[in-house]
Amino acid sequence: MDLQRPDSYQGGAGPDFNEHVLHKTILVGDSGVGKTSLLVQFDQGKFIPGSFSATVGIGFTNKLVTVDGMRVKLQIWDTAGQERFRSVTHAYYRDAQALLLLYDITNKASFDNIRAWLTEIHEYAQRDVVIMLLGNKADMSSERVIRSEDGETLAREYGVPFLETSAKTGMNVELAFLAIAKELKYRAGQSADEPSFQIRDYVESQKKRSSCCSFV
Ligand SMILES: Nc1nc2c(ncn2[C@@H]2O[C@H](COP(=O)(O)OP(=O)(O)OP(=O)(O)O)[C@@H](O)[C@H]2O)c(=O)[nH]1
Repeated sequence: MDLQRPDSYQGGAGPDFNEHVLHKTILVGDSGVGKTSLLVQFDQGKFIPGSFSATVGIGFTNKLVTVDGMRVKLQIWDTAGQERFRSVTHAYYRDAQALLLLYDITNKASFDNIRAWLTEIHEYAQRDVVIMLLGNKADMSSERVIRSEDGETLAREYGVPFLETSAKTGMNVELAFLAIAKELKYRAGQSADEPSFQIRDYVESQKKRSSCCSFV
């Protein structure tokens, strides 16, 4: 997807969008891990199968989400994973409040590169940026090369929440963005009713809930 004209790539924003505090979130990870697909699934609830068209540069989607009865405005930036765009995307890290870092569970190199991505993030992003690790393409179980436990272990090492997602089926896509929105809302002091919120605990509790009750 060509995202060189960010203004043309807005979705989900109603007329009251400007009344809300803006929270900038960035999607990063190797080329082909599914960043654009994840965003399209979250924004439009669909998956467009077919030939892979790498993102050029960077673009954003505005999305108004409701958490705990309050509206939170996310501006989600989709970056190009290809190395040649790296210097462009670095410039956007600084303003980000949250970062979704993706690998592809069927691609070992994309998982091995997560440490390098985290080094870059620590170099260019704000110190207190919210980071979430996502193992995408969880629907491709027959081609899986990275076990879920490996994702969990890596995430624990860096103290970040972890989810496996599928941009194809929508599995955990909303949960990932809503957890980020909840954390950003909490940090902005908009959750007076919630004295302490821990995004990792929240994600773990939601994972347990969905696995316990998926047969219901
Ligand atoms: N089965 C399956 N395929 C996926 C999933 N997510 C993405 N894909 C496919 O993987 C390919 C790459 O997806 P993109 O969303 O373009 O990847 P990207 O990370 O945005 O790539 P860059 O723009 O180059 O950084 C496409 O063919 C998608 O259809 C998923 O969850 N499941």
